[in-house]
This record gives sequence, C-alpha cells and structure tokens, in this order.
Amino acid sequence: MTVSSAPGKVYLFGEHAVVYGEPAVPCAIEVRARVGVERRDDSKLRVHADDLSLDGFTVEYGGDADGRPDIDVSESLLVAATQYVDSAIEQVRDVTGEEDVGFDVTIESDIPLGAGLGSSAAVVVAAIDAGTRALGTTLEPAELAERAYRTEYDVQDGQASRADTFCSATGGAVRVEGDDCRSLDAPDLPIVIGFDGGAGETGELVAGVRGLREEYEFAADTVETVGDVVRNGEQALAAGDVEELGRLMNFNHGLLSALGVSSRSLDTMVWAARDAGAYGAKLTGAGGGGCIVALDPTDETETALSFTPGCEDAFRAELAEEGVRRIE
Ligand SMILES: Nc1ncnc2c1ncn2[C@@H]1O[C@H](COP(=O)(O)OP(=O)(O)OP(=O)(O)O)[C@@H](O)[C@H]1O
Ligand SMILES: C[C@@](O)(CCO)CC(=O)[O-]
Ligand SMILES: [Mg+2]
Repeated sequence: MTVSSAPGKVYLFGEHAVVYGEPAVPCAIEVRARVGVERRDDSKLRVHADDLSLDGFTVEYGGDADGRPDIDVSESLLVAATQYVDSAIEQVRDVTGEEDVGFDVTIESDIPLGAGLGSSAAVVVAAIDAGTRALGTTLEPAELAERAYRTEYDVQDGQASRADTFCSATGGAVRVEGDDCRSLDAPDLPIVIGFDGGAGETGELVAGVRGLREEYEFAADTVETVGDVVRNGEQALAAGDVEELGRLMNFNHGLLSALGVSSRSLDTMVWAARDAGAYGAKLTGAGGGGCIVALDPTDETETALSFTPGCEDAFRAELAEEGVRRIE
C-alpha cells in the first residue's frame, strides 16, 4: 500500500474573493487526511472512507453500467460524498496514461468535512500523490497542486481557486492570485479554531456570492475590497505584526458577512473570540457553518469558545510547514 497525507488549512484572508482573481492567503495547519492506495488487478475502484458523514461506508464499484455502489443511500448523497475521490483517481489515470487501472483506496482524516478547513483539497492532494506513486510516478509539488486544482475545479463546476489545493500540497503560508501561487515566510501564529459542528455547501455559497456580485456593483466592490484587505494583510504578515493581522481579519469577516456567507453560529464564535481578547477572528473557508479562525497567544479564546453555546470544539492549530507527506 502507498500512503500519503496532506494538511488542511485556514484562510487568514481572501476566501471567496480569490475565486474572482483577488489574492488570498491560506495557511496549512497540522490536521491531516491520509490516503492509502493499492493497485488492483481489475479496473474497479473500491473506496473505504470511515470518516465520511454517511456513518462510514465502504463502496465497491467499477466504471461500467452495472457498477452502482453496493450501499443503501441516495444517489445524490453518494455522488456528493465520493466525487472528489473519483475525480482524483481520474487525474491519476490521466497523468500516468493508465486509463484502465483500478485501486483500493482507504481514507482516514482528522479534518471535519465541509467546515472550511479544506478537507476536500487534503483528500484530493493525498489521493493523487499516493495513486501516482503506486504506479511508480512521483509528481513534483507544482504538478501535484495543479492536478488537485483541476479535480476541485471539475467537482465544483468550474468554481474553484488554486488556493486550497496549492496550500495543502506545499504546506506553510501561501499567496494565491489567479494562477500565480507562491509560498510566504510566516511567523509562528497563535491560531485558535472554533468549530460549530456544522458544514456549509461550498458550491452553493460560491454561487451565492457570484449572484450578488452580478446583481450589485457594491457587492463587486466588496469583493475587490477583500483584495485590498489581503494586500494589507500580506504586509502585516511579513512584518510579524499580529495585532494588525487581527484587525484586518476582523475587517475581512465583516466583508464576508456582507456577502452572505457567515451564519449565526459563526458570528457568535467570532464575537466570543473577540470578547475573550483575541487579536482578531473571522470565518474560514466557504462559510455557512463550520469553523472560525482567531489569533490569540493566551488560553482565553480557546477557553471562552469551549463555553460558547453552539461551539462544539475549540482547539489550537499549529502551522504545517510540510505539505504532502509521503508516508509509505
Ligand atoms: N475523510 C474523507 N473521506 C472521503 N471524502 C472526503 C473526506 N473528507 C472530505 N471528503 C470529500 O470532500 C467533500 C467536502 O468538501 P468541501 O469542499 O465541501 O468542504 P471542505 O473542503 O471541508 O471545506 P472548504 O472547502 O470550505 O475549506 C466531501 O463531501 C467529500 O467528497
Ligand atoms: C470559497 C473558496 O474561496 C474557499 C473554500 O475553501 C472556494 C475556492 O477558493 O475554491
Ligand atoms: Mg473544499
């Protein structure tokens, strides 16, 4: 079995606006998805994913008409749950030229699904890396990131940026603007995460912002203003100015809220963190529910969040210096 892992991420700045060409700064964190891949001697794909919200399942199916998975859930739920992995394996077939190869794939993940911590990107990066290595091809990080991006682009109907996948593949703090992806020097940041136990639909939320942007000039301006916040944030990051980072994160959250992607529980956690003395707090990722990210070197924010109704989990996250990790 060939095993790779890849980290999740938080956005310090710039989610959603990055889809329209503004810059964003995500930062990889030490929570990982591990994917094990073994070549089969037929062309089927068998996926074992215990951490999926379908209560854990094992599916066995091939590419032919009678290859419907042997599992008793609705087709739409199944497609939503399996499409990132399916599409990642398609990239493996494409890049290696082995169009008919089959695999057993096992996924274990510490990243909550649909919660803004980039579970899809981590699973896709780890799956493509392990899948290609299982066939004797080791991809350079840039190509791995590009293939993973194409996967997210396909699954999210053309509404994806390179930010999540580049960050997960390379690790550290990164800056992504269109197809320009680079690593940033980042100080050790005191990252605290609050999780409401829920999830948001990335595709729907992105479509919502797109609609507002098309309908109102001021919504398009709001997206551009996020870009200005990001550019200021980059300078604060380079200077190691955590106070300024916090102020700008607060501003970024306000703009995301105006664009309709926050939620009551995300706002409640953001305010709990601010009241506890965090330098700043904002939602991370697509929003709608899921996680906030705050900066606080003390224990106050984590403690306050753990007593906040609606916050299911609060934890400190370390920056993941390493992106994809080749384990076996
Ligand atoms: N442990 C896992 N096993 C199998 N598939 C997974 C796993 N984790 C995530 N996925 C895939 O990723 C999808 C969730 O991706 P989605 O983009 O909606 O959320 P996210 O990446 O966690 O959050 P965001 O994109 O906002 O950071 C799941 O529906 C599933 O297809
Ligand atoms: C909302 C979004 O900006 C981030 C999701 O983690 C979508 C994307 O960049 O593909
Ligand atoms: Mg995602």
